[in-house]
Amino acid sequence: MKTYLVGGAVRDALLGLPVKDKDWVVVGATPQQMLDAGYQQVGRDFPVFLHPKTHEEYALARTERKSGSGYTGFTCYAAPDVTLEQDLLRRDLTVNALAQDDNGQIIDPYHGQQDVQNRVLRHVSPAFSEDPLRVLRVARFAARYAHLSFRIADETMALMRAMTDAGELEHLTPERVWKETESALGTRNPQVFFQTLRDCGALKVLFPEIDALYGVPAPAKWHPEIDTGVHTLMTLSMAAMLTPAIDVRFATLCHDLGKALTPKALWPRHHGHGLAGVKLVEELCARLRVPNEMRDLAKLVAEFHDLIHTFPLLKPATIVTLFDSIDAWRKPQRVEQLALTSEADVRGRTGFEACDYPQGRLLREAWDVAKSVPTKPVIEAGFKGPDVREELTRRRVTAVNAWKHEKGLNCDR
Ligand SMILES: Nc1ccn([C@@H]2O[C@H](COP(=O)(O)OP(=O)(O)OP(=O)(O)O)[C@@H](O)[C@H]2O)c(=O)n1
Repeated sequence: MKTYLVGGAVRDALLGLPVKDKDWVVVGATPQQMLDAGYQQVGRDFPVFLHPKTHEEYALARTERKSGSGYTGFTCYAAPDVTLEQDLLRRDLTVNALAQDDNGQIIDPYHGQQDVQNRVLRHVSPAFSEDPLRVLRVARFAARYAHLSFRIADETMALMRAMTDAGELEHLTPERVWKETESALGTRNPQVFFQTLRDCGALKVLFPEIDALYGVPAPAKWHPEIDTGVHTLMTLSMAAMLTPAIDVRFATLCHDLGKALTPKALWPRHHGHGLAGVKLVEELCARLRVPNEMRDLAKLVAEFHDLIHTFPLLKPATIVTLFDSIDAWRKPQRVEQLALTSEADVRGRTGFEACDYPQGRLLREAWDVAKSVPTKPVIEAGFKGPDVREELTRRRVTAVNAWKHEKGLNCDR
């Protein structure tokens, strides 16, 4: 029996990146030998074991062949005669098909080291196309390593396109699509994930609401990049620079979905696109089973991002109503989330990347003012039931009004 470190741990060590999880492959062993050595079996579909002490994953070397349609139709063969090379051959990318033995020696039958060096994501063999999830995985790796100048090999991109054209992505479950998407949203350059999906045709299948934004123009004066699809990925890129928060990044991605619904005759203007987009956000989130908190933020951002751009002009009553609408009293984090998404929207435009976003600061300041209005004196003054809320609102409006005057902000609108 021989064990080798495989997959991401070898790849990331070669890239000089921190290694998170260690996966091992075991050659020449039977499940019984593993159990006798104290390993605990966890794999249902194929033999994977947890090390008794480190709890790292040890998988018996195996081959896999697709036996049916969809993600589950695999026949897996794991036996002591499966070689390391055979196990590595079934893997997705050459950079993931590297193994390392106990002496630190790298086993590299598919030239993964060369691809690490040349920053290329390349599939190992035609068996790549047996697993449609790999289209998303490659897009995710492209996003994760974009800052290291990785690119996708032309032949791999062609294969991803062919898999998409053959309808393979329709077999993916929403959970798998969302899991890859969520983890892509957490990378340094999440826009590369969606751009890659667009490049191979997968965006139209998995995120038709985002794909529909391409070819939709916005006024050149405000959007020198013009195309709403391009703008959307620019805002996502900006959001990723502003915050690591995945919910904010996702909401930013969805903020302009409504622009795809504007009748062509009204282009390049998109009056009312915010509210129109809420339904599309809902549809996308229902299809991919996006967690409720994330969905709700994305809906609010779609609805209110334009209002926040006009923040200095808002009446105090409108500002307090905004805090009511986003339920900031119970979910105060939403104020910061909205400030960030709106900033990403404004700075996610060609030529506006470095601009200031005072509206975000004013939103935060106004919130501090409104939330500082105490409830106790309202109760002590004898207000009861729904009147408490009404009086609180009145006092909050008064406080925000005073703050606006102090700031010298126009209070006429
Ligand atoms: N659809 C998949 C999933 C996984 N793998 C292989 O299984 C290894 C482990 O998969 P996983 O843990 O998902 O990814 P890592 O490459 O380890 O990357 P990460 O750092 O994201 O965990 C991969 O390197 C790859 O060799 C594959 O070929 N095809």
